[in-house]
This record gives sequence, C-alpha cells and structure tokens, in this order.
Amino acid sequence: MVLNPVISKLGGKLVVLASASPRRREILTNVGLRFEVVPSWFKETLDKSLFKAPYEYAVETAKQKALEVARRMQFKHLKTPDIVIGADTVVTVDGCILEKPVDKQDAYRMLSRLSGKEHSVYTGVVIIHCNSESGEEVEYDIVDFYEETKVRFAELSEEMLWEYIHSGEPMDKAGGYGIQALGGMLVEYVHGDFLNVVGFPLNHFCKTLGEIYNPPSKNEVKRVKYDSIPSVETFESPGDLENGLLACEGEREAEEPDQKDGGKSENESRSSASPQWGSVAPTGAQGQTGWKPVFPHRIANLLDGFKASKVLFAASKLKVFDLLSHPEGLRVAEVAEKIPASVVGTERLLDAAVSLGLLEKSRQGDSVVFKNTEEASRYLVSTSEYSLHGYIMHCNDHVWPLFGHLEHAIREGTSQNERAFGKKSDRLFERVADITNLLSKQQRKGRCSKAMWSICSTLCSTQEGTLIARFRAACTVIVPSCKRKPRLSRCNSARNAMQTFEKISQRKKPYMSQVDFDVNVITGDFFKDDLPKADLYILARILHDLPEEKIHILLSKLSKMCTPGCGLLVAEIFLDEERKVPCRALLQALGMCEGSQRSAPDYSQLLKTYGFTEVHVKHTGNFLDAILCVKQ
Ligand SMILES: Cc1cn([C@@H]2O[C@H](COP(=O)(O)OP(=O)(O)OP(=O)(O)O)[C@@H](O)[C@H]2O)c(=O)[nH]c1=O
Repeated sequence: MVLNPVISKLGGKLVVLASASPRRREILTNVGLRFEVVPSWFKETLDKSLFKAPYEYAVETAKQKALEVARRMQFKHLKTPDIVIGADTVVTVDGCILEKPVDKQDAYRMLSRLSGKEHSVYTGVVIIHCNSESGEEVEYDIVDFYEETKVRFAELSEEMLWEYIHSGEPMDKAGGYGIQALGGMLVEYVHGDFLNVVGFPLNHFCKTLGEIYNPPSKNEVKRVKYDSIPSVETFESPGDLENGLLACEGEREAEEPDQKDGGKSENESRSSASPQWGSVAPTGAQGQTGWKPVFPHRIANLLDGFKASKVLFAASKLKVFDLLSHPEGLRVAEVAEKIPASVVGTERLLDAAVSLGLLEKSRQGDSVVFKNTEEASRYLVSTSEYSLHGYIMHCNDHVWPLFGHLEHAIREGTSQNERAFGKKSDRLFERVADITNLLSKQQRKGRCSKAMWSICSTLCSTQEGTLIARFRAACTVIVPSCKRKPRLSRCNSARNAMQTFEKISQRKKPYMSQVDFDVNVITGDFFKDDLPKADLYILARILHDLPEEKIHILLSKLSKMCTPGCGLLVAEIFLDEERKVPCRALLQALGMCEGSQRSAPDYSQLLKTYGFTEVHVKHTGNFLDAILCVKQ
C-alpha cells in the first residue's frame, strides 16, 4: 500500500537501501516504500579527525556506503539502480563519536559515558540518483542531509548497565543502545525525531524527497507546519475521496484540525516516546506538557486505504491501464467510450488514480489527457511482462468479498466462503482454487495460475535471481494451482534456473514458444505422487498455507529426492522475529486457516530438520522473500 504521495514518487523505480540495518528496512517498509536491500561493504573507517563536526562524518560515511553499492551493482550485478539510499547513525557525547561497540567492554565504556547525561544522535542520509541516460557512463546525483536528536539517559547503576549489556542488545547499535527496545528504559527524554535515533529520520527523508520531486513554486504558501511532508497530488484531507463516486455525501467535512504548533520548534513538536507517526502527542521533558492535536496520518490513510485499493481494482477490471498504455494518452471521453462507462464516473476514477500515483495527467493543447505512470505500464497492464493484473483480479473478485466478513472470520475462526459466495469450505478464506467456480469456462483459463504466477514472478524480477543462478540444471517449481491438485512444473534444461523460473512464470503460449528449453508442466499431487528428480526445487508460496503434518509429508519427500548438493528455494513472506513486520505477512495471515507465517530463522530451523542447510536468506522488500538451502 503506497498512500504517501512523496514515497509513491519512487514507485516503479529500482530503489536500493544500502544498509544492513533491520531498523532502516522496517522504517521504510512501514511507509510502503518498495526497495531492495543491498548492504554496503564500505568499512566505516574514515578518519574522524578530518571532520569539523560529527554530522559531517555521518554524512560522508553514508555517502561512501551508498556509492559503494551503486558502483557494485553497476559493475558486478550489471544492474544500475535508479536510487540508492545510504545512512549512518552516530552518537556523540563530550565531543566524542561513538559507533557500534566492538565487544561488551566497549559497550560498557560507551553506556557509562552516556549515563546521566544528554547526548546527540546524528543520522546522515544520502539519496543517490543514478543517471545512466547519457550513455555508458553513470552519473550520480547526490542529495544529502543529516538530522540531530538529543537524548538524555538516566543515571545507570552498574547492575543495570551489565544486565543491559548481557541482553545482547547493544552490540549492533550506535552508542551501544537501542531506544526502540530495552534501551528505551534508560532514556529520560528525547528532543527531536525518534526515528532518527532508531536509525532513519523518516520525516526529513520525506521532506527531502518532496523537495526533489515536488519543488515548491515561488508563490506557494506553506500551509501546514506540522505536516511538513509535502502533500502535493494527494488526498490531503480524508474527505477528498469520500466526496466521490461511491459516497456523494455532500459537503466536505470540517476543516483540518488546527495544526499550529504553538511556538514549539519542529524538532520538539515531533518528540515522542513512540515511533508511531503523527497521532502521538508531543510532550515535554517530563512527558507532562499538554496534548496538541496532530493530524493522524496513519489512521487517515487506513481509513482511505480500502477505497484506494478499490480504485486500483476497478481501474484494472475496467482495463483502464491497458487503454492508457497509449503513448499519447487519452482524454476522459475517449476512455469512457472504450470501457464503456459514464464520463463523469470515468473522470472521477481517473482523477483518483492520478492522486494515488497510478496515472499521470497532463495538458495537451485544450484537452487534458491521462496516461500510465511507468510503474502502471510495468505492472498493471494486463499483457505486460510482470503484470500483476491476475493477482489484482484475484484480490478484487475473491479476497475483497471475503475480507468484508473479517469480523465473522475472527469470531468464528471458520471459512467465510459461504457468506461471501454462498458456498461452503473448510478454509477460513478459500484459496485461489475456488475462483474458478465463479468464472465462466473461458474466463477460468489461466486466471488463477496467472494470479499466483504474477506474484511469484516478481521474485525473479529482482536480484534474487543471482541466488539460484548456480543451479544450472533441471529445476522443479512447485506453486499452488487453480486445479484441485497442486501442480509441479519441471524444466529439463541446463539453463540458468532463474531464467527458467522467470520464463515459465509468464505462462503465455507466444512467450513460451520463444523459450529455447523444455517446460514440462506436470499436474499432480505433490503430497501423493512421485516428485521428478531435480537439482533445485522451488517452493513458492506453499509452506505458509500448510498444516504441520502436510509440511512434514512434503519436506520428507523433497529431502528423500535431494542428493547432497541439491538446492531448495523457499519463497515466502518472512516475518521478523518479533512477528511485527512486514505488514503484508500479517494481513495475509488473516486469510489462513491451517498454516502459519514464519520468520526466516523459523524456516531455517524447519528445513534443517529435513537435512537442508541454509545458504542465504534474502529479505527482498518485494512480494516474496527467499531462503536458499542445500541438502547436506
Ligand atoms: C542509537 C540507536 C542506533 N540503532 C542502530 O544502530 C545502527 C547504527 O549503525 P550504522 O553503521 O549507521 O548502521 P548499520 O546497522 O551498521 O548498517 P549499515 O547501514 O549497513 O552500515 C543502526 O542499525 C541503527 O538502526 C538502533 O537500532 N537504535 C538506537 O537507539
């Protein structure tokens, strides 16, 4: 869900986070940014004495981290990202820069220095735009900034210090503490952006993106002080969409709440003991000074979220994105005629899609024309290579009606198929297979497999390809199928397994005929039938949905089939260990009955019991993460 208009400007671009920090990944994932994580190999060893101020050191380190990744991707992965984001967080106290402790003694030294004092946390951030338009040479446009937050620690007793150090938390964190977890107990106050301490100043980042993508015109008046994230081209007020096609509720609701900050500095006004956006009141050092109304962006976005999803679904169903792949763009009346639909309704749909960053609107002479954004052309046109159209239709036709009964599903813990479709099922939410019953025979063809494949194939569109490129022989892919029986696809080929996975994911006849290797689709039941022999097995979106006993049957069979050295790639959404992110995994879990979502270590542990040793875990920030294992 990308509701933030500034973040959505990055949609369709290959955005890379050059950081191994799980906190940065989480902060950016939480606001809907889609990106790949490529940790930087740059060693943080710049000579600190060369910098006049600590933030200069943090910014320069962030820059070197990001540049290293941009260059490595270009030369090693032969892939030029559009944008690389790098960051570096340091803690400074008494003129000294503290980075991550090297051992427990070092953590002790750092924490005892911080005890009973105020210190500053600086995060330097660098946004690199890689511009390869001018030919071979890639130009790097670099924008950087830093953010300072002041934090004061309580007096820490020796006992408390050591207990905290032994918790293990300090070791991968600047200054030796994590304010977002146990370390929060050591903190007396925070002045400034909380997320800046955690490792990424999100607010400043969004502002900077706003300046890059929506530079304010000279005459523009800055309207809202608190809402410092530029909100051009968005539904700035939660009423904007409400007054549209579905509701016609009359006049817009009351004005936005008064958001003047009463003279506090911006940093102070964003202080909070919680990483939540917006809705938490700014407090003074003692947490006592009065509550101020801050516009609750997160809640407002959630209130509108279902409408935004439905705009995507309706536009896809009406094939608007197919029509608007027209290079010149089309006028409202032309779109309305082709759909066909009312002009007034079409205009509202197109305008809403523009505000969501799915379409572009421009003036051509006297007329206004609409056309796809780059992202829409890539992912929303039904015939495009990485089309998500099938999956979107599945969400519209199947998931949407079922989620309308979520309260019942939660209360009863049973399938809502009967309520939604008048048909019984033993699953909480029936899986793709059942859409086929709602479609005509013609429509049925390929629809649900496309839905599954379209999300699986996005796994291939990214760097994960390199993960399994080493398995160059036969590859068996197991995906859920629209057929009653689970389906296996086997590719007998000495080709790059990634290419194999990618090509078969298209599942289109004309495309397939261009592929110079055999794709052998075997319809069978992978619980009962024999599995074909392969060097690499891919289980894409299978395990999360199976009960323990079925996982056991499948993994035992795979383990038996695999000789030492054979690979197993499991593609699923991985939860973090605290089961808090990514949101998609937890939302998906609402529709599961027998299975469960797992973290990467959970999967690793599970696969280990069947003789598979983890080789690589990839959190993609994409639809699916991947864990590659090898049979011992
Ligand atoms: C003060 C504080 C820091 N951190 C973490 O400290 C690391 C800083 O180190 P870095 O060098 O900037 O980043 P890294 O983790 O080494 O990753 P990379 O970007 O690859 O260098 C980052 O993780 C931050 O979240 C917290 O999680 N909570 C806190 O309260």
